Amino acid sequence: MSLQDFSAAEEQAMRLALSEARRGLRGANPLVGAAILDAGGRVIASGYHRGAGHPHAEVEALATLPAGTEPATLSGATMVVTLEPCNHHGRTGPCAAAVADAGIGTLIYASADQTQAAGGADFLRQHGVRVRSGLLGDEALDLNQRWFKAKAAGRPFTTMHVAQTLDGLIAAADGTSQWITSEAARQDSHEIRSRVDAIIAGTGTVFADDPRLTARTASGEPASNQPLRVVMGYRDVPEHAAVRGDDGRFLQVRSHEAEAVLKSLASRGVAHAMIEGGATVAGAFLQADLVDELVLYLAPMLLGAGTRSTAPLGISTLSDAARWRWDSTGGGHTINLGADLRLHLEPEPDGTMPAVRKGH
Ligand SMILES: NC(=O)C1=CN([C@@H]2O[C@H](COP(=O)(O)OP(=O)(O)OC[C@H]3O[C@@H](n4cnc5c(N)ncnc54)[C@H](OP(=O)(O)O)[C@@H]3O)[C@@H](O)[C@H]2O)C=CC1
Ligand SMILES: Nc1c(N[C@@H]2O[C@H](COP(=O)(O)O)[C@@H](O)[C@H]2O)[nH]c(=O)[nH]c1=O
Repeated sequence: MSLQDFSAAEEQAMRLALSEARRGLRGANPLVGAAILDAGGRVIASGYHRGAGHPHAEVEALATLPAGTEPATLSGATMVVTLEPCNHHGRTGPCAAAVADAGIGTLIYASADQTQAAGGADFLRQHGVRVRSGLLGDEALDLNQRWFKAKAAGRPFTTMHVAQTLDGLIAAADGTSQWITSEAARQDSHEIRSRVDAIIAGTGTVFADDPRLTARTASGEPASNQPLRVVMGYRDVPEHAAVRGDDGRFLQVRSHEAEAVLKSLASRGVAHAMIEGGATVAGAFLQADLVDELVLYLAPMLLGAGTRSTAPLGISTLSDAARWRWDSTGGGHTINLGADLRLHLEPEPDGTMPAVRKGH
């Protein structure tokens, strides 16, 4: 379907749904937003998916309907959603059923769900809901381009964390690195740690820093969700290393291949992994184009010499530069955190996005 197949009100509502989606946090789940229009084309509700484990956008939008909305209003209403409603029981129930049960008359989705959660459109049609698709489909695919790519490869979505100086260094010449970034920035890193399923560091970082790699609250207490602590490299992680912990959530992957590490994590059910570093490990993931999201903390500090944030990437000329773009989702592309800036980016699309599957 083309834009002409949709009303101006429907298009406007889908733009609202896309901006709602951008409020969410990237990770195990795609960013999704939804809005509900009454029969007159006025937006009466909207919502977005906050991230894995939270209600889906459709359910959030239904929850914001004005109290006492009549069933007759919903049968004449249209829900627009940026992704085909899911049809499976994941961490939450199927959205297709929630939409049908609510009595929504028409549903328009932007991009098709190509995962195991697909089938929502067919379910809705079977339950008497009119379904159309493709409205702003390219924008919706673009919003989750890296998530779709990770899903298609059967690997976890990855977030790379870097805490660096103005001159791009993550440790001083003598190896000291604690701390480059401020308390506020480090607390933000701990918030990411608490949301991911796994955190990956190299043996070099283990030997240099003896890190714990746990997620901790501002008061230093363990966060309620702890990632699997993954060390990548061949050298034995010492018995007394802090990263081993005593909760059994430690894994060493004896490999230098970023893809092999992610495959091994996927087989353990890891859907979102954070790449902590150091420079060698960061380089391995970047060179293999296996970083979906970059969170870069920039401290107003110069060292001049030390460890660069990434090992060489095999790029020798400017035209081969890896291109990134600012990511304004999840709070924005630039945030002040204490004395530091937090920059949020994602790789430029490589032009191999799947085409939008059109509706029937
Ligand atoms: N500021 C920040 O954000 C951070 C800073 N750091 C700093 O980074 C420094 C450590 O960086 P670095 O020395 O690069 O260590 P890394 O943590 O990247 O580990 C590198 C080691 O891991 C193994 N390894 C894993 N993957 C590969 C690969 N693809 N190619 C080659 N070797 C691989 C090798 O050891 P093996 O022989 O065992 O296989 C290698 O020596 C420390 O000073 C630390 O403080 C670290 C993390 C974050
Ligand atoms: N130096 C540096 C970071 N370094 C990272 O933090 C690890 C220590 O983790 P933990 O032992 O759990 O506190 C260390 O090994 C390295 O991976 N992180 C940051 O947010 N800012 C910083 O300035």
